[in-house]
Amino acid sequence: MLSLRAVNHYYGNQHILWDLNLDLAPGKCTCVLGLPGMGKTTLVNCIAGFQAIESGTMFWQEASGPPRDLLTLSPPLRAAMGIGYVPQDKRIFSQMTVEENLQIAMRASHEGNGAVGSDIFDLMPELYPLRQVKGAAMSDDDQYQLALASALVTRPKLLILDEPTRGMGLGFMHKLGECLLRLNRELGLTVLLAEQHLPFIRRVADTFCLLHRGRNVAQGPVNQLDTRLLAQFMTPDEAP
Ligand SMILES: Nc1ncnc2c1ncn2[C@@H]1O[C@H](COP(=O)(O)OP(=O)(O)OP(=O)(O)O)[C@@H](O)[C@H]1O
Repeated sequence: MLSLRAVNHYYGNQHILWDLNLDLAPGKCTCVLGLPGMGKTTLVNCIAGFQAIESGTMFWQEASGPPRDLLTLSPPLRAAMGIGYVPQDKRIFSQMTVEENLQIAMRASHEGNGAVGSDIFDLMPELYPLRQVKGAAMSDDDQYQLALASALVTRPKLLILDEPTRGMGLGFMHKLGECLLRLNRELGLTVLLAEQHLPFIRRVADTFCLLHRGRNVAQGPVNQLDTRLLAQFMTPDEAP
């Protein structure tokens, strides 16, 4: 569905992503993991189009069509093509209600007639009683659910989540895990997760891509994330 080859990214003269290759298979959940500062957010921002890459290629391909060069598309065009993104800072309209937020997301993506489908509330029932509540008045957990719902009402083909569990409690992680498993395994949505919470990764991801100082140092099925790799690259004091 998405193929990155030899992607390099710089902030000024600081080389952040180094010759990065990544393949996302349709219907699978892939986790980009790594310690803080290793380049996870930069990578997902490059895919969503919010950061430009210095060199490399990014191609999008659906079963029914020819490959499309993502680098020629702006962030709104990438979103319209099917890339849904929930960044770390959530980006909801805090002075608008849940329903207004969802309607704006749908209109921006030209999806439907502005009526929020019941499937969103079926997936996230806790949002239903909050339909008339403003974003600012909601808990962090509910704000995240709203940001996720705003991405889902656009009917993405690829859903990208940047560190959804950061600062969240176990109850939230459990709920989000259930929701992602349903989206991915029951509804076939392709998911790209930038994350570092290992129990969450093991629960929801099929494959991993381990970043260390902007390089992809290991990848494979999530059950190959073994103690050697974790000791080498996920232990702050021991990472080389
Ligand atoms: N806007 C920026 N300008 C300059 N350097 C940046 C900028 N954003 C990130 N960096 C640097 O790029 C590197 C990768 O950061 P990035 O946020 O992509 O890592 P991360 O793995 O997502 O970390 P975290 O888990 O803390 O979010 C870090 O060294 C960071 O300091």
